Amino acid sequence: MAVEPTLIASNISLDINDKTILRDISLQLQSGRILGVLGPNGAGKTSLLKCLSGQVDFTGMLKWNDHDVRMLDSKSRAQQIAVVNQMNDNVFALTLAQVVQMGLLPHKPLFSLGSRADEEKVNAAISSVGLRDKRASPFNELSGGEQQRCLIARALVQEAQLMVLDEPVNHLDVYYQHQILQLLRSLCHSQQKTAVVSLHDLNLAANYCEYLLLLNRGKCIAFGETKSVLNPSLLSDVFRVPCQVNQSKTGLIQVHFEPSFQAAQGQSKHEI
Ligand SMILES: Nc1ncnc2c1ncn2[C@@H]1O[C@H](COP(=O)(O)OP(=O)(O)OP(=O)(O)O)[C@@H](O)[C@H]1O
Repeated sequence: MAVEPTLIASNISLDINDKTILRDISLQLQSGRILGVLGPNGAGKTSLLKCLSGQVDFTGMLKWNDHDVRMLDSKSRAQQIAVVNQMNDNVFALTLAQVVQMGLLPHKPLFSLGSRADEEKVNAAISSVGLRDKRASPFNELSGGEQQRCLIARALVQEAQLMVLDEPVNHLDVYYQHQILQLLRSLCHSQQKTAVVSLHDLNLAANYCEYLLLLNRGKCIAFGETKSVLNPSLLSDVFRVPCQVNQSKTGLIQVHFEPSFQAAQGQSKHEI
């Protein structure tokens, strides 16, 4: 039986100061799936994620579970959509645990005290991103990667069904890149959550996302199941570096870029 999509975007366009940032982006995603948004610097990934999470106004249609995201009030939106934006200069004068606790706010009446169950949720989220020993550390004394994991823990506590994460593995070492994407994948599969993540690492995108959307200069170049989007000639064109896509015997997809200057360097070494 075909499963109805829960996230439907149709002809999303975004203009800022007479400049077109996104043009006619359409996509559909079922619950339980991860969509990876790919593209070179300035392609429009962050802008698209901001549209999909209702953070900016745009033209076109966007429905989440049959609701127009722009019609949701801020509390309902926060109950349904958790956002992890790219790190910015915002430094909170709070401890890690307090930042994570903020994820509970959309579900609480104003000024209500935290319950035992809330504390357990916060602790579980902190443990799941491997930061138990930093619980009491001030946010602004955490490393870039720890801050990123803290913000992901806050999004987990929010318990939203749609998670929109802008470069969630930026700043993370290899272990935590895999750990965070594995965690997202298991949340999507076990709790039927839907995730949209922008990624620069095509190998991570290839192996953790079921769907990909490739953007370039604000336009959708390809959208669909991961393997169909990972077309070497398409990727070579968009990223302007020759590309190969292989699959190992174990099913691991490997996207390999070989810049022409490397080939030239190899050749000159040979000549020496
Ligand atoms: N507030 C803004 N005002 C003017 N231009 C903007 C604004 N926000 C984004 N842009 C422009 O929109 C384009 C897309 O930016 P966006 O941040 O969405 O790209 P991106 O794909 O996320 O890039 P990166 O990989 O470098 O993070 C860029 O050319 C950027 O300069």
